Amino acid sequence: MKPLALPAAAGDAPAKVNLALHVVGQRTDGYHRLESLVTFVAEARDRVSVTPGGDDDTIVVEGPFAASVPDGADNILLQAARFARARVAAFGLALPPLAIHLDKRLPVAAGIGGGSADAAALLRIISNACPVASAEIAADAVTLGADVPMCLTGRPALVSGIGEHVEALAPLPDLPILLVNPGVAVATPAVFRALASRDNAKLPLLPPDGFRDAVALAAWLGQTRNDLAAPATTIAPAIAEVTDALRAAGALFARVSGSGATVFGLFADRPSLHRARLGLKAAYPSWWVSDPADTELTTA
Ligand SMILES: C[C@@](CO)(OP(=O)(O)O)[C@H](O)COP(=O)(O)OP(=O)(O)OC[C@H]1O[C@@H](n2ccc(N)nc2=O)[C@H](O)[C@@H]1O
Ligand SMILES: Nc1ncnc2c1ncn2[C@@H]1O[C@H](COP(=O)(O)OP(=O)(O)O)[C@@H](O)[C@H]1O
Repeated sequence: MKPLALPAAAGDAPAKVNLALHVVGQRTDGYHRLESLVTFVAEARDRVSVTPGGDDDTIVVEGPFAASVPDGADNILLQAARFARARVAAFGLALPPLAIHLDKRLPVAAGIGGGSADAAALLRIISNACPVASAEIAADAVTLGADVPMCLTGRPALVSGIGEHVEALAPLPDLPILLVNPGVAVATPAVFRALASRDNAKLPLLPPDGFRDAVALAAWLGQTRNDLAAPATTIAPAIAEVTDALRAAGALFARVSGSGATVFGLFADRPSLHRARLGLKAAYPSWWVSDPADTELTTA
């Protein structure tokens, strides 16, 4: 096999937010059919760096949430490297062993797809180096995790199936979104298991001309649900407290993302988001609050 030329590279892994999430059925293998409007918060992110070399894939994890992440074979980044190596090999190319560095800045098991975003960042780097394999990498990415295809697209999207159908949307207006996590890790499978109903109404149609601004989006979100909110809140009651605190701090709209426990607050403008951020940090010092000024990322 011909070695694949992979330059040292780094990429951001932004947080995914399920603005709305309807559970509309269940497959025979137990996975749930979803309809979700998702977006990404660029200022809340991990960073993945890759250098080719060594005898085997390795991973080093640093950053504020490093202690919550497995740094061995259970890390989704090592699984993503193996996954990509097989896809690249199908084209007669050998992906070299990778030294992976993860700057873990997103809370873990938090409903904002941190692991999936990390995997997607690595897959983007490999796809850029091996464009011929990129379509196959994207087509199979759901086997790494249901959130990986949407994170690979990395743009506002309507997601369906179990996460494998991703319809990219025209850019949403600038959305001042604050993410707040109360420091409780929530296991996604437990939340799905605790669902009372698996066959709920579909997402309403999106307005044909998109959303003019955050106010218009908040009005549309008012007609939607996160069907995982109730079971997630039973498991992590702090979700209700965070949601109330964001509303009291002036959010136009606040709702848990995915299976929680991160709650997003949608604000009318950046000044109101900043005021809320400072107020929440002062009132709840143990909560993680996303920081638009958080640009100091370590590099490998
Ligand atoms: C709920 C969502 C919404 O975007 O996000 P998170 O809260 O995890 O961020 C996703 O569907 C999660 O995606 P992800 O965390 O990648 O899921 P996976 O690793 O594939 O699956 C973890 C477990 O969740 C359940 N699961 C996941 C996705 C889905 N459509 N139906 C399911 O029932 C299954 O029990 C599965 O074993
Ligand atoms: N790179 C990674 N980042 C975060 N979690 C990871 C990673 N690799 C493996 N995991 C495991 O994946 C699980 C889900 O984490 P995460 O993707 O942050 O949450 P969620 O599915 O709620 O969006 C965690 O329990 C963690 O042990």
